[in-house]
Amino acid sequence: MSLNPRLVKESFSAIQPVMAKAVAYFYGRLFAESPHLRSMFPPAMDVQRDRLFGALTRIVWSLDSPGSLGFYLGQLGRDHRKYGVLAEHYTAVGNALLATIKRFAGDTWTTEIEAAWVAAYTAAANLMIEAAEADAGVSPAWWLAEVVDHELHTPDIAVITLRPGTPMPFVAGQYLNVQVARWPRVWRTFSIANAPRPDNTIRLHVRAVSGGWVSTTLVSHTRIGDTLLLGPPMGTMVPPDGEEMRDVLCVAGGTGLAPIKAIVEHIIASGRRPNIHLLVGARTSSELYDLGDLIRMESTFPWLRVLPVVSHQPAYDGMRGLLPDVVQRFHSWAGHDVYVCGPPAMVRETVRRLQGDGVPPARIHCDPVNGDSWHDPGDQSEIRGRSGRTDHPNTVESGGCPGNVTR
Ligand SMILES: NC(=O)C1=CN([C@@H]2O[C@H](COP(=O)(O)OP(=O)(O)OC[C@H]3O[C@@H](n4cnc5c(N)ncnc54)[C@H](O)[C@@H]3O)[C@@H](O)[C@H]2O)C=CC1
Repeated sequence: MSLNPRLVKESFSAIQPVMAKAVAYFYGRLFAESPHLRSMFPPAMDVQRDRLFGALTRIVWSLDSPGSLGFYLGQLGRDHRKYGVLAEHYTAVGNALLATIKRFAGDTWTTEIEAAWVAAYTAAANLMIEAAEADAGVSPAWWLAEVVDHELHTPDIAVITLRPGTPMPFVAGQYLNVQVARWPRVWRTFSIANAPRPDNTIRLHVRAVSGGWVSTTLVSHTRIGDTLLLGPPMGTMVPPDGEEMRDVLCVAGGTGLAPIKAIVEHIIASGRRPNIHLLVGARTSSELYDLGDLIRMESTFPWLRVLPVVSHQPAYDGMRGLLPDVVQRFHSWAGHDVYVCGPPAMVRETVRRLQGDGVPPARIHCDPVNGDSWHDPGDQSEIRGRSGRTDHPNTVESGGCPGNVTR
């Protein structure tokens, strides 16, 4: 059985227009054939459907890039340990997936396409299973963490400090899934907003989005002393570990500041002295929720320049505009390493402009936005973001960080 990425991609493209129906059918079929699996999923399945779609899309389009796909599947396999997923569950999922693709492909289905899907699924499942089994010997499936600080920076943005019960290794720039006691089996993704610390604490920047179960709980109903669960750290937007370090441009939109701040902390702690420009964007000046801390960092590290940018407040007495536009007002960034994080549309446009400006894709770092990344979408309103935008990562595998997504 050999991989045939072309056949898998073609058949997947053909069912993409009806993907919402296909994913609903998939779960219906999975739970009808394996009812015992239902208890592993949250009561409301809408976010779960989007996550599956996002992950599947990423896997299919990365089939030609075994290196990055293997890395992604390894992380996914380790992360699935927190659900209690076992090797035998992959068979049930594979059967339901194959039946779904076959049904929605209709007349276009052939034995060759079936063989291509079986080969691709088997390879992907094996990578996830192997990674999970290897991880089981060395790392917990999840961490219990205590809330040791909770600061409300705006009425809907909190900076929360957590202390995991046992040390949780991670790299600056990574993200993890969080579950609160109030919403069992509902996991939402947040970035770690600091570099590793000697006391093992981590910080999250959380915006409560209307209707968002986990984000609202974290911002408004969480107190010091509460406990929550953390999945393993994941993600590839991490600082380089080699000797070479160029000057750095960081572009952070809203709470997308979290992993960017971790990366800046990491660079400062590394003892290197690159010039760092940090463009930190918000809609209004009152939403520049962490500016005080950033200015403190700037005063202790003279090579850091923090540049606040406000987009929706005409009377603001500082730099105004949308981040992708503002990025272009400066000299060329072509010689820089660049880190970008924030709303998906902002990330996409910033990356596009920077590439147009001559920054090589390999030097532009952002986690590809997809169904398994970012950020507490508790329901559809949360998925669309505060302004009802429909540009949530779950729907934009075509966007995100082009440097990382392979087609
Ligand atoms: N909380 C976390 O740990 C993390 C959050 N994120 C993502 O960061 C985003 C933050 O959302 P909010 O704080 O509500 O940001 P926001 O909607 O308040 O926007 C923040 C900044 O991005 C700019 N912006 C927004 N949409 C834009 C567009 N279409 N084109 C150009 N610029 C645009 C705004 O002008 C502003 O400067 C979310 O999408 C979240 O998923 C990403 C990583 C980590």
